Amino acid sequence: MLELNELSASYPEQQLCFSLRAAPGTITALIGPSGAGKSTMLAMIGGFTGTSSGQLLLDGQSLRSLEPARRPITTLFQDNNLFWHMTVYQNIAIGLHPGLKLSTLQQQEIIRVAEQVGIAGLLERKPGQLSGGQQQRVGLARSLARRQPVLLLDEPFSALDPALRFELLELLRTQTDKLGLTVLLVTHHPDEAARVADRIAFVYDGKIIEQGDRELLSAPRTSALRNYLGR
Ligand SMILES: Nc1ncnc2c1ncn2[C@@H]1O[C@H](COP(=O)(O)OP(=O)(O)OP(=O)(O)O)[C@@H](O)[C@H]1O
Repeated sequence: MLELNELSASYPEQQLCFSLRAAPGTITALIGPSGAGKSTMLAMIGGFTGTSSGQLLLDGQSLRSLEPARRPITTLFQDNNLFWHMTVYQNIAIGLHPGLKLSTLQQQEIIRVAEQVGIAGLLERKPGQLSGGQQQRVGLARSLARRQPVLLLDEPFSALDPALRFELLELLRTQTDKLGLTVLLVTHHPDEAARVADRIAFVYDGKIIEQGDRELLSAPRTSALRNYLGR
């Protein structure tokens, strides 16, 4: 279980304070207006931005004092950070070892993950020879190959056509179930949240002001969420 208990950060213009529980095998969609704090929340969990108080626990263990690289967490952004001079295989491998020195087991893992995300035939290509959707598959493959229990996704598929976006979200859903991942997904598309998420958290002015299952979208309790949804 991933737990945020009043995990806080403060900036001159904005106070952020988040409380959330997310179970393994679930996708929690983070929705909310621009500037509400969704990306900063992921950065606080990943350790890329400092926190001032509160708890961040995974299965009861505190992560707050750990360096980002030591946290059992993988983050995937819209800009998927692929290296253009490397092959797809190497781009996935670098998620496992920065020097690309892999054990036989890890090499097999790359093939397995590439098969799962439908890029097994592309391993020798370079990202410049791939479509946008294929590039995002490589980013997802790298994230999955790292085999960390927590996966943070900051709008990774939002630049893609709807059909492709939903295909990758379905893939994410399958892998979340199969690997028991705890996934937090920032999205600007409530329809994405409705389609793949188990839980939805509405972030507003640095806090989660409503959370629940998908019903939240059909029965918003606050006027802020109603306004956000355009109701
Ligand atoms: N490093 C920082 N320095 C100063 N203020 C910051 C910093 N990081 C975040 N903030 C504050 O937190 C607010 C939330 O920004 P954030 O990018 O997390 O929102 P968001 O909900 O992800 O928005 P969007 O949907 O547009 O990406 C910002 O408006 C800013 O005031």
